[in-house]
Amino acid sequence: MGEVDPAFIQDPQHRPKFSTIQPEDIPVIDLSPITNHTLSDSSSIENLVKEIGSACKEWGFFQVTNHGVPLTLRQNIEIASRLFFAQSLEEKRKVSKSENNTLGYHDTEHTKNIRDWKEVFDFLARDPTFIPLTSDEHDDRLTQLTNQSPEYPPNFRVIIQEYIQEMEKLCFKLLELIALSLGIEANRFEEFFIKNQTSSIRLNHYPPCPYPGLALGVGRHKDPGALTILAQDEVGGLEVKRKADQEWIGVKPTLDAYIINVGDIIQVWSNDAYESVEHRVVVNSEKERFSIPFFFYPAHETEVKPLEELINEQNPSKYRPYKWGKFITHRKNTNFKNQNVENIQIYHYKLA
Ligand SMILES: O=C(O)CCC(=O)C(=O)O
Ligand SMILES: [Fe+2]
Repeated sequence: MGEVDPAFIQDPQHRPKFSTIQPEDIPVIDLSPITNHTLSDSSSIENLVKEIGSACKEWGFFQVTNHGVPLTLRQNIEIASRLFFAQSLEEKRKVSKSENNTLGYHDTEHTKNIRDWKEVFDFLARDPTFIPLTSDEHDDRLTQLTNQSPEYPPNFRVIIQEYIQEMEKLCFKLLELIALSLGIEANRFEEFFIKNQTSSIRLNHYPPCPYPGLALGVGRHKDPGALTILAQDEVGGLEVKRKADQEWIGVKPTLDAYIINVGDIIQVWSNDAYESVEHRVVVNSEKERFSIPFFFYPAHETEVKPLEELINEQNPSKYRPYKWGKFITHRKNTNFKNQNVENIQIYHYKLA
């Protein structure tokens, strides 16, 4: 990455403040009532559902502990990620994203048209995955996406696949809890993911940055999918916009916990009962940072709209329906260059 390259410079109002805001911890939720079936009774599950409901409503972000994902799998993928990024740019570019293949290594992603101070490796949960070829709603053609596998570190593909399986299991459990907290059937969301889900995992590496007051690792954004499960290392840098006062709050690294955030799709399904929350990543001049988000995305043909059970005359639908595949194709096509126009956002589907 270059020295002071203007592509990375945030507008003054979006630069990190490194200020004195007291970090208030986002909620930490103990999932043992569902991971430890023999011990749990219905009242502990009811309490858990309530906790999840208030965390989704008040924060849109929370951490989970006792989540059932084996620590060794997380350690394996964290080590693999470090080994992969420690290679020369030339090696990493052997598995570069290209015009025809959006998976693999890249370091030029833009968020809101400003370049992010990061390099990433993207990998699909389903190989192959089908998404629309173009975002034109009249164009029915699909494109097939497939994974790239680096030669180094060895077993990269197996390590990442084992980890993805655990992420999916956790997502299904969390979606059940979220459904219950909205007062609907526990398995209400399952159908959107059983066939043709478009989920993916990303390895993020944020190198030390010589001007951390001007650039961001990832600019402010909301995640477009249903849920994100994030593993962050001990360095810290993720900030969440607190709903109560719109201040940026740092998310303290917690050993072996996962950070969960509600994405735009849950916002729409719940008809705004739960909202996706803006977040960003600040970088620092000394330490590199690694993180691994898993993005839980439904099948491309999913029509996203508020659930019928949650709308009525008093609470009419707040969104026009949209096709998930078209949305994500539009996003993918606009994330890699400065376009001087805003790319697609969920509020574009909001009914007045
Ligand atoms: O690295 C992080 O902590 C968050 C990354 C993120 O928000 C994203 O990739 O969508
Ligand atoms: Fe994100």
